[in-house]
Amino acid sequence: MSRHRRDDYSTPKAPARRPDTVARSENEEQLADAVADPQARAIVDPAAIDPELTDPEAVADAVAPQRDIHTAAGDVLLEVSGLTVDFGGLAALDDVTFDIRRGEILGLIGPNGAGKTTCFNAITGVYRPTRGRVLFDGSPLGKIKRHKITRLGIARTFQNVRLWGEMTALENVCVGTDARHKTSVFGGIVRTPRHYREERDAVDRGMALLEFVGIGPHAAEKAANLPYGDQRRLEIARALATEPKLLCLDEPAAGFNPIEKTALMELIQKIRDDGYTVLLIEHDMRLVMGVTDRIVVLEFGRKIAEGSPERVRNDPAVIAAYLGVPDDELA
Ligand SMILES: Nc1ncnc2c1ncn2[C@@H]1O[C@H](COP(=O)(O)OP(=O)(O)OP(=O)(O)O)[C@@H](O)[C@H]1O
Repeated sequence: MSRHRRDDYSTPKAPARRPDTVARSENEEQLADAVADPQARAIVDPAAIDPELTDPEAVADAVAPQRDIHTAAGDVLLEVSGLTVDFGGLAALDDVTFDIRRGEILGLIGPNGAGKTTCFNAITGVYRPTRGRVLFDGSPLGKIKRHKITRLGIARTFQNVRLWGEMTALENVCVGTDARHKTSVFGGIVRTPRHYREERDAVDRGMALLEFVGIGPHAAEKAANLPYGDQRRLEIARALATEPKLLCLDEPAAGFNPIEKTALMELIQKIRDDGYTVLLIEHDMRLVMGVTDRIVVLEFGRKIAEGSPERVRNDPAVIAAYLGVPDDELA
């Protein structure tokens, strides 16, 4: 079975047709009014902003038009080798080696304190590794600053939701698109045509992304007023707005009920099916086993197993590491 909905990776798709200029400016006015109204509640109709947003294919195209989807799935995208992170005398991560291939969902699991978040932080530039190397798309990440890592194509969400609560959902996502803007600081100050164009495109893409993650009708609501599950979806939309080649999700199902978890599994699969590569830290074993292609298991900072969900589930070292963990979490 193909991992990707599209099988024509060598042929770029034609850009989605735009509505005419008059309709577009009316739509933009409607959106501006909606976004400016702090009392607004679910009043944005995505189809009114852009009729193409009713078409899932068009939404998928609009979500990341710059994304490089022409490389065959299966090549190594991220290579972690001998990664070690010491905190004083403690090796939070000890000589860990694994890779992530394009188009796959890789799970990173392990008991509390195993080093999962430290690994994320070392990959995304929050921590400098003590030893070892991270190669992303052929480039070493060792001394690269965080915002440059985002520009290279790695985006992440956090264990605890981090949104701008006073900003609307759409504004939160538009901030994510800034990572891809080319306008200089000068261009932003004097508001060059390119600056206006990028702002307009950011709104279009922001709306498409909110639709993509399933919260389009809440575009004009303040992030802080969204239900928790929608806030988590919004975080994912904001990360996708940076057009990442690799999306790192840190415990995205934390605090979710079973129905929300199932919906999240579907969203993660949809993200992968659209051509993204996903690194997933998650404690919920049903979710991890149900959604990942491969799993890397850490314990006390070391890698103790790696393989398909089936293989990892039956690995004696993994079973031993999880001894004492309730059976339903390992189901
Ligand atoms: N900034 C830090 N300073 C000192 N020790 C740290 C720091 N960050 C993590 N640690 C320690 O490193 C070890 C690994 O922590 P980490 O948060 O990476 O584990 P984890 O697998 O993500 O755990 P959890 O599932 O509980 O989130 C733990 O012993 C933790 O206390």
